[in-house]
Amino acid sequence: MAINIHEAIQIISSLNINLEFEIIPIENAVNRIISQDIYANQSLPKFNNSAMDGYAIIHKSKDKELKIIDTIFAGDDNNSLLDENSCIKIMTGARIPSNATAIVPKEDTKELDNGNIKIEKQVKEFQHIRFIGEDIKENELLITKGDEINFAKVTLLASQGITHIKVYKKPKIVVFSSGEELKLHYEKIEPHQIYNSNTPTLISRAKELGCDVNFIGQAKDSVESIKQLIQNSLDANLIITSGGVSVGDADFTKDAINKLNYENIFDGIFIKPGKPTVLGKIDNTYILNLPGNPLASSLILELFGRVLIQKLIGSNEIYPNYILGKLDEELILKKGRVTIIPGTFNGEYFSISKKRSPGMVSTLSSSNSMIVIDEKVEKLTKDSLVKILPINWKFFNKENKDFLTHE
Ligand SMILES: Nc1nc2c(c(=O)[nH]1)N[C@H]1C(S)=C(S)[C@@H](COP(=O)(O)OP(=O)(O)OC[C@H]3O[C@@H](n4cnc5c(N)ncnc54)[C@H](O)[C@@H]3O)O[C@H]1N2
Ligand code: MOO
Repeated sequence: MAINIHEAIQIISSLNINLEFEIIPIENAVNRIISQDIYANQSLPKFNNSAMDGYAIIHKSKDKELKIIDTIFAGDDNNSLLDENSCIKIMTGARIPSNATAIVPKEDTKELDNGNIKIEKQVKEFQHIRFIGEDIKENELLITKGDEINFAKVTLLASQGITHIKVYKKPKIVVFSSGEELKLHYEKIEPHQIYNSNTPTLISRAKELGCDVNFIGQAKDSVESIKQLIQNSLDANLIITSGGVSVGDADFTKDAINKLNYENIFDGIFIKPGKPTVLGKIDNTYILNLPGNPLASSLILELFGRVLIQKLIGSNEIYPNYILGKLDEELILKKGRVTIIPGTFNGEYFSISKKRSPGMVSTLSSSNSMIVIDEKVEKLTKDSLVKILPINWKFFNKENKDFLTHE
């Protein structure tokens, strides 16, 4: 029985998945999902320190002629104290004297002939002091289990002297296609045959999404061949196949999985394209059968497969998020079915892809996002606000846009 889109996301997001972890150096952890909470073992700044090269003073002495009694460099363990007539020369990052209540930048002072200094600008109490813990407080939660490690999380880890962290093991994904008409891109092709573009697509995308991916060959259109491939892949967390799931005479995937210890999770989603999408489980391996139509299979992977992959990589962010943008033209839809529409978002407008028949291969190479329209909607006018799901973008642009002026 086919289910609706909300049920599909609900079912996938509540799957109970056992994840394994490994311990790796932080240098190798970018794009991995951390499997532990990280608390600060020390405050940052670690001690009150100077934000400027200049002089540490007691604020109420700001109008006096001050004698330089010492110099403190960053890294010094200097315990000198100030009195009302003195200042201490200090460098950026150096620990300030414990009774200093302001730092005066060097350029705001004048050095007198007798070697003393006079302050020539206004001084606010506590100016240019970086206080202990104002950045990070000891014992504060810095990184949460399930967060993705990126350069900024590496900053946090390195700043705490953490060398290794626990991350979830990358999920093992196996990809194969069925369909006798399909040949791999490095194979000789006959006029009646086409290249298998889905398998390399799914392999690349699953890799981009943080999985360890294996290609295990191409099944012949026979129940036995598909069954064999699946049986050989049951050490994987997820098998992704495409094709062979609808009702054609040569669609054998369903028969093959039914011969194994197959537990159906859902069989079809009320969505266009991609209705014949099947999710099930054989032992501990999930099996996602995507439609053979290339655009349909990629869009379904983006909308539903990614929720499953986010779960398998151990992320605590599993639901699709969106960006609001305006539609650049009117959109007329068939009422009664949820529709995925690929297109391009330029930062302001979403342009619907003109080529969006489910069997096309060219669409996503010139799209960067998609919108999903509810079954009740028949028409969206130009400039309607739509919720845009990014597919893959770094969000740079060919044109140099003005990002300074705001309204
Ligand atoms: N009578 C019906 N026919 C179809 C229905 C239906 O409900 N009733 N559904 C249609 C829809 S929707 C889709 S989607 C497709 C799904 O079919 P399959 O998933 O079984 O896929 P195939 O029949 O094997 O192939 C469909 C199409 O995609 C091309 N294809 C398949 N695999 C690849 C690949 N690896 N690389 C590139 N292209 C691939 C294949 O050549 C076909 O053109 O069924 C409709 N029919
Ligand atoms: O739903 Mo099929 O996936 O239209 O092409």
